[in-house]
Amino acid sequence: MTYKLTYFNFTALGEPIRFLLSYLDIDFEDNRIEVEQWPSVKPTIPYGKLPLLEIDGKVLNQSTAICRYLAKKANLAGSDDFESLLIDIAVDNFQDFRLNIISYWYESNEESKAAKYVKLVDETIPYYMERFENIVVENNGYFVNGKLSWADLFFIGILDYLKFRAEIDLLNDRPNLQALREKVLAVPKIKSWIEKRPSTVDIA
Ligand SMILES: N[C@@H](CCC(=O)N[C@@H](CS)C(=O)NCC(=O)O)C(=O)O
Repeated sequence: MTYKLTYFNFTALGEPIRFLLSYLDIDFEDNRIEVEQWPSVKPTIPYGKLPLLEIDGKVLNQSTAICRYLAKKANLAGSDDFESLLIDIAVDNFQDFRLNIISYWYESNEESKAAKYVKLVDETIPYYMERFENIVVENNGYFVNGKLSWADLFFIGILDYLKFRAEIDLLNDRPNLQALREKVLAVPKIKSWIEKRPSTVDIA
């Protein structure tokens, strides 16, 4: 089977997919679109947004659904329906958190952007990060049921980009999330991906 991932030259929503493909030891084409190319590419793709994964030429969008599909192949999607539900909930919470940060970043009115940043740093980030830290404490060092799942790979995959956009260290004073990050980055297939992935502005 052939796998082609198309995303921007960032980690962000592309990285959880790259982590999962690497974890599965799947050889994939890592197609990176530069910002200048984007206006001409956007009208050619199904819903005008990236990432896209092409499997044997079949064009697939929506990063969460793609990750869930790959996670099932990797046995990282929960051992029963309830565990899968807990993983899905964790990932949707990460997506809500991401959207808060993105909403600040894409605000075009400078005054509103400054106000959004204050709220983001003083309220939203502590609100979410405290909860994420506590969930990892309650679940013995992982997001769900004390074992590695795609929720862990998803969170650590998007973390650098969120930190880059929020311009603060999200893991400061979050020792359990820091430990989770170390564990995920030490997974051999993830480690070798990190060693060979291209350097981009969000991880430089
Ligand atoms: N729900 C979609 C969201 C995709 C999304 O928002 N992609 C952004 C980049 S992270 C994008 O393509 N933005 C460019 C645009 O909308 O023109 C997913 O999870 O894949």
